[in-house]
Amino acid sequence: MASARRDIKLDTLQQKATRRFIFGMVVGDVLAFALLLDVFYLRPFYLRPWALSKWHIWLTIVLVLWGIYTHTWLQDADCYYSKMARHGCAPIPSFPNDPFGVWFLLDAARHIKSHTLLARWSGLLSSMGHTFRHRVFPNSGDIIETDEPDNVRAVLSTKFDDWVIPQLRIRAFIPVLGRHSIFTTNGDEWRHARATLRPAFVRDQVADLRCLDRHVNKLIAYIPCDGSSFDLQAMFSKLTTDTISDFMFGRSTDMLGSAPEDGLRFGSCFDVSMQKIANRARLGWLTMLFGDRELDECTSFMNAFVEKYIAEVRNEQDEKEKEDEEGDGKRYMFLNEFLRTGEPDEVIRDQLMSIFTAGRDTTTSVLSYLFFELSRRPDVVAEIQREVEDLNLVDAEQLPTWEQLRNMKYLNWAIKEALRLNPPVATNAREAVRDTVLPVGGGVDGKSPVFVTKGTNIRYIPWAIHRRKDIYGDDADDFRPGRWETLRPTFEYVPFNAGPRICVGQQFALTQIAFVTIRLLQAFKGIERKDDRPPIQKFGINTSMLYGCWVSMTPA
Ligand code: HEM
Repeated sequence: MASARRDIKLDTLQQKATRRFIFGMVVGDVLAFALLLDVFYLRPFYLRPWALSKWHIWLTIVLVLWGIYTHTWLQDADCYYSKMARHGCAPIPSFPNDPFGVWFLLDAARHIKSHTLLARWSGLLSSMGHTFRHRVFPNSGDIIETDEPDNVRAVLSTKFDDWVIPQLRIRAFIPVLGRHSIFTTNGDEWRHARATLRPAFVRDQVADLRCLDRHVNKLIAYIPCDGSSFDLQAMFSKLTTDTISDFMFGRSTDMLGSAPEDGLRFGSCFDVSMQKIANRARLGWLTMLFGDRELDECTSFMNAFVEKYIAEVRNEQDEKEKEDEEGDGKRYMFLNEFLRTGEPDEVIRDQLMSIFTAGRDTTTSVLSYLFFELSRRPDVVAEIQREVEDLNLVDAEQLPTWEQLRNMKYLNWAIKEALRLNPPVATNAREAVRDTVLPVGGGVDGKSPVFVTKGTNIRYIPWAIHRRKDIYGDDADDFRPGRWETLRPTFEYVPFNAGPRICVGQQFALTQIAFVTIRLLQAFKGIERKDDRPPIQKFGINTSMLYGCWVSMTPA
């Protein structure tokens, strides 16, 4: 790959080429107009009009259209460079020799196939100076790639109003999440969605450990005690499906128990839909031109499934209100609270689908990666087990409290480290709604600001930021929970995003991950790895472990 220095020179050359092109086009336009004059005004003086060839006329029309098009294009370029200079910005490297984004697309497709896309993009970023731009065929606009924490800060926080969720992602997600979802809205509609969802995640609800415990006990009963190997990732996926459905509807899908037929179908439809919308978001509008029957069938089944729950809970609520007014002694249930907001059923359905999407695979991903590392690191297991012992829980019936979970220093470091090396939302994107400036990435040294025109997409890559050796040290790729003793990163660590759109389920997820880890390490004294393949991360909407997490566990 070309060095950053060479790419920046390419960019400067491009400016020179633009100037030369302007000259060429001006000459071209003059010629075209001369031709026009010749055809329509001069020739009739000495030729009969019917003697003009059709070819002559068509050529003239094409030339004029070409002239108008290039004029507009060059004006845009000229305007871009003058605005860039006015803001004190410098050019950024571009993916070499790829004006239409064909090579970038092919390169990405090749690395998606070999499950090396994240490593490839991370490599490109470090070789091209941490911020570069490119195109992806057939989309016309520029995409900026970055793993600069300062740029992430601008996009997510200090210049939040300049950036929105990209239209491409919204169009890809709508078939599954609906048009009212917190993930498919911007501006006031998003603000409203967030304000409605936010109260559901206050601490008391987040810390319903009794509910969590019921599901973890089922997981423990599921784990073979005879030392045979099994895929923990598959089990964590069932666990999170059960816990998130219980949190939302007050009824679990019971994947770890006697899952009903429709619950199983919901799970498989959900998996199919997630993979399909990930591909749509990545491949762009081409995929959206064609219908997808499987996706349509899956989404209508899932909508009916969720609507059935909404109707059931609404009926129960009505009856309860007829019988008595209290209902306070009942366990918290997200849907109960949400129905009280008076939102239409369609909106409630879209938000429930969003919570399910946001909460299931992300948590599964972190738990699976954490246990993958634990199966290779008895020293880390021993350290966490020491902390669990220090809790002085009398027996398996006594649950740790929320405060105890928060205070388990080493366990929380291990979780942070798992989120650093495997952020489930490995890449994220935004679209500029007005001309704006990124603080760094321009110029030969990459320290100058970068001018960004309205409509440009930016992709920031937490996976790459979290592995930068100049931030986390030479051992950035190693799982070392102890590094968190002194680390206090801000935008160098963004597994949950940051700023006004930070993940609302962060505490819910962290509580769940910590609780499950404690319970499993109480019930089992050892975790042995049963697979020597590397932890390759498969990249859908969220990351997952390509080969699963194969382990065996020894009961305590
Ligand atoms: C370890 C687990 C999790 C990770 C790493 C994670 C990460 C993220 C990230 C990166 C975003 C920002 C998406 C964007 O703006 O493009 C986000 C948003 C969100 N997350 Fe999470 N999440 C996790 C778990 C959860 C859970 C368990 C829930 C709910 C039960 C949840 C609910 C949400 C919601 C509703 C948003 C949208 C916030 C908004 O746009 O205002 N997340 N999450």
